[in-house]
Amino acid sequence: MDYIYLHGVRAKTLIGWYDWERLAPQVVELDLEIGLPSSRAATSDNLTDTIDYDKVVSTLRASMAEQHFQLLEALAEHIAHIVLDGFGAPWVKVSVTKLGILHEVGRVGVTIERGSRE
Ligand SMILES: Nc1nc2c(c(=O)[nH]1)N=C([C@H](O)[C@@H](O)CO)CN2
Repeated sequence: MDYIYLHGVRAKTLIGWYDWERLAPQVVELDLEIGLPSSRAATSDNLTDTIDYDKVVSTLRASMAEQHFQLLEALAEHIAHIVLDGFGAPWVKVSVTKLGILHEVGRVGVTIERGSRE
């Protein structure tokens, strides 16, 4: 399987378990590995034969600006469904990171994998 990856994607969203986290959007960082439905683009050299990572980023940012979740797990699940159902990827690995949310902890986050690599 061929993959595209997106590392260090910053996006704003309302996210958090606590009331104070729902007052204003936070910046979270996304890392994605996306399995491609075919390797056609490697030989065709045509963007329409692959998943356009530019569109993935803009779609995710637009959706995250409208949605709100309590847990990073639920946000990661939402992102995975957009990539699988909206872009036809067979497999995706999604990491969502909060930056500087805990005292003396640089980064906290979750990673999920959805779909099949078969
Ligand atoms: N497994 C998780 N643990 C926690 C989460 C989360 O999303 N997943 N979130 C919080 C709070 O929102 C935190 O970011 C601020 O204290 C706590 N634990």
